[in-house]
Amino acid sequence: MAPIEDAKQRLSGISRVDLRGIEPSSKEWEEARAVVAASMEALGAVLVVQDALSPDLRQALFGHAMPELFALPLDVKRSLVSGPARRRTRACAPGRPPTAAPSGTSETSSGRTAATILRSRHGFGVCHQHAGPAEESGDDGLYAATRFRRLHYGVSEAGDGMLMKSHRDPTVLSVVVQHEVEGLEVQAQDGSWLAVAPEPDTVAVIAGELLAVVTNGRMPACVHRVRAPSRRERLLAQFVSVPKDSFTVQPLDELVDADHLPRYNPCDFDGYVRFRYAGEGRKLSDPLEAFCGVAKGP
Ligand SMILES: O=C(O)CCC(=O)C(=O)O
Ligand SMILES: [Fe+2]
Repeated sequence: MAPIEDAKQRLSGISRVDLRGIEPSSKEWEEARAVVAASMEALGAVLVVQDALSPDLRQALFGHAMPELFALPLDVKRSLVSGPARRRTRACAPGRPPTAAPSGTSETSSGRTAATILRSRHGFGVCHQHAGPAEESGDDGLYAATRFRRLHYGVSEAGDGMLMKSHRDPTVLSVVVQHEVEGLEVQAQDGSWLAVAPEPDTVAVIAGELLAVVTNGRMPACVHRVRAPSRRERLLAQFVSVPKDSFTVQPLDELVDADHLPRYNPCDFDGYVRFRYAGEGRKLSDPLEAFCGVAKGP
């Protein structure tokens, strides 16, 4: 049995892969790639141990910058937000949204973690240059921009500590950095919920709906929710990958053949976000399928 198929069958939780000190193309890299691909195919999620956020940087971010930012009056926070970032911050917040600070496109080392994971599509024998014109690409060599979001959740009033109900993200990928207080839960294939503990060196990588489009359904969008039963305030940093400049996303040629017919038509991200949050898609349980799914035969 191929290593990925084998790993997929054995997968009952979210896999954890330690990328610290691993050189691309080494034996360890190949092993990590297989684990990432198997976990992403099974759950649309993988946990990555990395050292991009040093203890000092974490303290500066979660201990100083974010508390100061969220303490600003609402009108001041609003005035800091500019055009597209503002629209997207609102549009992307599913369920009951936490307070989101202004977001912006960012080129950071954690953003590069997202790129590393995207490149794990090599696990399918797909080369990253095919994702978009190389001369237009961002730091990650893909036709995607990384947005940096900071979120603050107040104490939940719900008895079960639910902060954000079950959803899929409409984006390509997000890298979630939880600070101290638990919350993120990922749905397993049997419908049970797997809690992702906040650990200093570990980030959760979550597939969004556009990754399902790009991989022609091979990597499903992760179903996740946010629940903090300990009822403490929660801070979170998130690096979100979205198509750059309204780039239209479609299944990669290498993942479409006679055995894997195209499952999605080309999908324009801005149009999809409008459909999903302000249009017909609001009422649907699977808006992606309605927006760009290839109709199954009669
Ligand atoms: O709070 C988290 O851990 C995840 C947030 C989330 O799922 C989202 O913003 O879409
Ligand atoms: Fe989400």
